[in-house]
This record gives sequence, structure tokens and C-alpha cells, in this order.
Amino acid sequence: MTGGEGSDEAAVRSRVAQARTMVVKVGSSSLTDPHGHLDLGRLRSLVGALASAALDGARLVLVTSGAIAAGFGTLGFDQRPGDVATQQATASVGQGLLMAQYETAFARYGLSVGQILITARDTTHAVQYRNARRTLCRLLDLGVTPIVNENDALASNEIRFGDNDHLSALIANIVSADALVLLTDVDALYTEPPSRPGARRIGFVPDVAAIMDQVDAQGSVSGLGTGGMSTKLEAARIAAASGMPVVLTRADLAGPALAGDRVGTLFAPIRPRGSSHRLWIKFASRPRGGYLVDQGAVKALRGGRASLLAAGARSVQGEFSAGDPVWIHDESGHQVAKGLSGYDSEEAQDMLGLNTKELRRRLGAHYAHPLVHRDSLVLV
Ligand SMILES: Nc1ncnc2c1ncn2[C@@H]1O[C@H](COP(=O)(O)OP(=O)(O)O)[C@@H](O)[C@H]1O
Ligand SMILES: N[C@@H](CCC(=O)OP(=O)(O)O)C(=O)O
Repeated sequence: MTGGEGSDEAAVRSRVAQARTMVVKVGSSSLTDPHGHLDLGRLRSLVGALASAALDGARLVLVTSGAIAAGFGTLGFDQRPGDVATQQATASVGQGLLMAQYETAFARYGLSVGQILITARDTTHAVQYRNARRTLCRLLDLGVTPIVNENDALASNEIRFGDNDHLSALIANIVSADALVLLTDVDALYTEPPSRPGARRIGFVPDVAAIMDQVDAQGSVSGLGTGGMSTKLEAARIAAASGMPVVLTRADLAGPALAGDRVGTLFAPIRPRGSSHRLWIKFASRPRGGYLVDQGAVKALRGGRASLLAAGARSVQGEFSAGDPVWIHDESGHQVAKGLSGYDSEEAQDMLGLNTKELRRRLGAHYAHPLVHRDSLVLV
């Protein structure tokens, strides 16, 4: 396994210990009793650990599942509903109950909470993303702990996250967190599901990208959560590639995990921290179309810090508006980069293959700019 940006375990632990802004994600399996109902004792002890960190000066965002768990008993069901419409209705009932419990639990420590319900669309569109960032950051500045969940009642099936692991990594990007803490029902990542006899505990992962296919992360054993370990590994990959350390451990170890103590699995950052804007382009934006570019353009882009000029673009793929995220493909159709287009797909058609001088002469000065500016472009 190769070492990443911060491959020395002690150094990464100390980054967690010193982290000021942290996103903490807790899964359904850590908030429920054996029948799948919300377990208030577990919720309150989690809040105890979070409150203690917050009172010590940490700026925490809690990404919490549990709306369905909190709602299905009230509706008279004896288990989590299976169909999407009933799940959504149950989440709508349960989300209020869940929030009420968090509000009461945090209030015992004199702390306020604010609810943020988010859909995948809120993270894939630049304007909503900025809006979410502004609200979350303002809540943190006001000393409030934002409590985030997916807006299950409204999220449509095709675009929903479905599990909160991925969402928590994107929230960590949105608030430029210093660390991400994933709390679940196992103490650490294992080489395979821990119920299997040969499973070995992994304490430190210097490079999450390198470990992804070495670990067997089959779906949830508890049947209460949705993502299992594979969505947690994916969340850890996004966070590590965004330059932040990740701790994965059991929810009752939240206190030591937030303090940077030696618990759970620690994932080292694999890159220096990027700007929130570029991280959004890389991990959250969903392009609807793109540009196919020639070899010269690919070379320039891969060389680093180059913009995509119209001269190197061969064709426009799909329909998009100026400002939309787009893929940049090479001539064999491989993804090279992602970025925000400076032009509508229709305008861009007339610009293909033209150099800056020709663009200015034929189409006017407004067109003498890159198709995708380097500040809004990330290699993939
Ligand atoms: N390689 C692995 N290491 C650790 N846990 C694993 C692994 N593969 C699968 N799991 C299972 O993943 C489960 C946690 O995922 P999930 O139930 O979705 O939790 P949550 O509700 O916290 O999101 C654990 O109960 C564990 O049994
Ligand atoms: N958003 C849903 C939770 C989805 C879910 O189960 O997520 P997780 O437990 O984190 O795998 C809820 O609040 O019930």
C-alpha cells in the first residue's frame, strides 16, 4: 500500500485531534434497538459526546439517519417499510420525531440545533450548493449544530443518495471540514465482514484508493442501515481525496474518535486540501454533456493548469447551458476532466476548432475565451 499525503499515523491522528470543524455521520444501525426502532439511550449518549466536543470549541455538523426508524413504530408498522412511497411517508413522520429528540438532548447542554434536509440535487447544482454552504457556515458561526439528513420525503428514486455516507462526505466538502467521522455499529474496518472468522481489523489506511479492492465490504449485516461498508469506503475515498482525515468507528466511541484518540480505522488524506469550488466540480457535479477534444488539448490539460480552448475541441456532446458542469473526453471517449462550460452547447458548436484570433474575428470578442476555464476544471 502506498502512502498518501499524510501517511504517518501519528501525524494524521494529531490532525484529527486539532480539527476544529468536523462532520460526524451516524447511521441507522447505531441509533436503533434490535427491532429497528429509535433507541433514545443511544441517541442521548451520542449527543453527550458531541456536546462535550462542541463545548470544547469544536464546530460540528451531524449527518444523521434514523427518520424511518423513528417513524415506522408510530405508524403502526412492525418493521421498516419496503416500498419507496411508504418509506418516504414514514421518513416524513419520523424526521420530526428524530429532530425533537435531538433538540431535547442538545438543549440539556445549553446547545441549539438547526435542521437541514438535503437532496442530491442540492449538491449537484452550483447555486443550491453555494446556498447550502452559506446556511451551514452561518449556523456554525452562530454556535448552532446543524443536523443534516437526506430529504427522504421528497427525494425521487433516480437521484437520491439512499445512504447518508456519500452525503456526509459532500457535506464535509461543503463546510470545508478538517475531518470526517463515520460512526456505525462496528468498531473498525475489517478485511471482510467482521462476522466472518478470518476477518482482520484494519487500524490505519494510508491510501484508501489502494485499499478499495483489497477489502470485502459486502452490504449491511444488521439490515438496518442501507449502505454497508462499501458506501463508507466510498465516503472515505471522497474525503481523503479532498484532503481530510477520516475516522470510522462504533458510535459509542464517538468521544475518543472526536478527540483524535487511537480508536477505529483512520484514513489518511491522500491529497492536499482543495478549494470547495473545485471539490464540488470533482465529486458532486453531474454533467449533462461535454466536449470531445483532440490529443493536443488532452496533453495541455494533463500538463496541469491549462484551460480548454475551442481550438482543441472536436465536438459538443449533449445539451447544456453556460455554467453547467461538462465532461471533457478524449478522442476514444475516455474521461479526461470535468469542468464548468463557459458557453451553451449551441454557442460552442460554432466555436469548435477556432483559435482565439479567429473567434474574435468571426464571432466577436465575447467568444474569445476558453470553453472551460482552468479555475473551473479538474482532471479525473
Ligand atoms: N469489511 C467490513 N468491515 C467492517 N464492517 C463490514 C465490512 N463489510 C461489511 N460490514 C458491515 O457493515 C455494517 C455497517 O453498515 P450499515 O449497517 O449500513 O451501517 P450504518 O447504519 O452505520 O450506515 C456493519 O454492521 C458490518 O457488519
Ligand atoms: N435517510 C434515511 C437513512 C438512510 C440510511 O439508512 O442510511 P445509513 O443508516 O446511514 O446507511 C433515514 O433517515 O431513515
